[in-house]
Amino acid sequence: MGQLIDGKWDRAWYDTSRSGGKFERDASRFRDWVTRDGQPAEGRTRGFKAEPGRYHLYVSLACPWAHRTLIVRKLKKLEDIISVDIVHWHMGENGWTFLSEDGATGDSLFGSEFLHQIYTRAEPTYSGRVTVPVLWDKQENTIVSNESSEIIRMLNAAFDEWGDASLDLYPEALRGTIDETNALIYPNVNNGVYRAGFATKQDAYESAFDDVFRTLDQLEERLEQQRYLTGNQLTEADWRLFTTLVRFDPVYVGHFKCNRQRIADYPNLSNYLRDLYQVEGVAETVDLFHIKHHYYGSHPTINPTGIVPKGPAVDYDAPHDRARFG
Ligand SMILES: N[C@@H](CCC(=O)N[C@@H](CS)C(=O)NCC(=O)O)C(=O)O
Repeated sequence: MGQLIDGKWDRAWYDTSRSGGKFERDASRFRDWVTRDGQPAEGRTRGFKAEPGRYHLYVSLACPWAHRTLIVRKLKKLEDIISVDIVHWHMGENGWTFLSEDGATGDSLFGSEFLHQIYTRAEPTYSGRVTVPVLWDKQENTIVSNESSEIIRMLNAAFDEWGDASLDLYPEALRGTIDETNALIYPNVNNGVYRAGFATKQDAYESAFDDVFRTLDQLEERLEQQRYLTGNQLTEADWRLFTTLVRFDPVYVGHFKCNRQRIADYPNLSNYLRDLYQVEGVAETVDLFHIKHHYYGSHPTINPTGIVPKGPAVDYDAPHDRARFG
């Protein structure tokens, strides 16, 4: 763990000393948009035109935020249009690395050793965290975006000339409900598990823990009435929840101490999780080896021995009961 300060790598764990033991996630810094016509997105000055072969994703298979982008790339059938490199699961004192073992690909564009070199290639004096996912522009040699919630919107809309235009994960009619759902789930669940796991004071942990389970309880109720979060159509809100749910029992219950109950103990959420997992193409994006080894192996303040638990046994391929909604 560490970050870049004026383009130099600095090895330091998250500093929670100024926030009463609370983990506070920094906002992503690269916020440009790829658009169909190359016009800058609203409020931006630089434009990036959607073109096949021009863009590249750097992801970790362990990371729930990066995982969103892999799922949308897969569902929108953009695998031949947008290339991908996978970092190594271990995030140590140099941050994410391109060690090409265990299914990690290395950096196919530049042969870099570390992800932070991609950041300084884009901005030599960059200061901030070096996170995945990264959407890289091979033409302008720069980072377009390192914000997953925005990258998935670009993949959903900008590349329809080549991808599956019939699938819209952010349909006009549902935008209000999707935004509201995301606004509930992001702080309380997606980031809630991190706030619990990275807290360094008891009260910070407990308040995050309560947020996680209060919200999961609400979602469990919502999924009693309908197949997906916003009704009977799968949207980005579902995929954003999915990447947290699929990691929950294998990692967040133990490593992040979110152990009031498992997803397996929620009838609707667990069936819903399997329903989503079984959507064609999605299982291939889920790598429980990278997921478990990354978390348990990369956070020495939480798990100093780095031992990776053997369990639990999860079978996301088991039948689900969600087809009852039609
Ligand atoms: N808001 C970002 C968050 C990305 C993020 O925090 N990724 C984690 C991996 S799960 C990371 O790379 N962390 C490295 C660090 O914080 O140093 C997004 O959604 O894209």
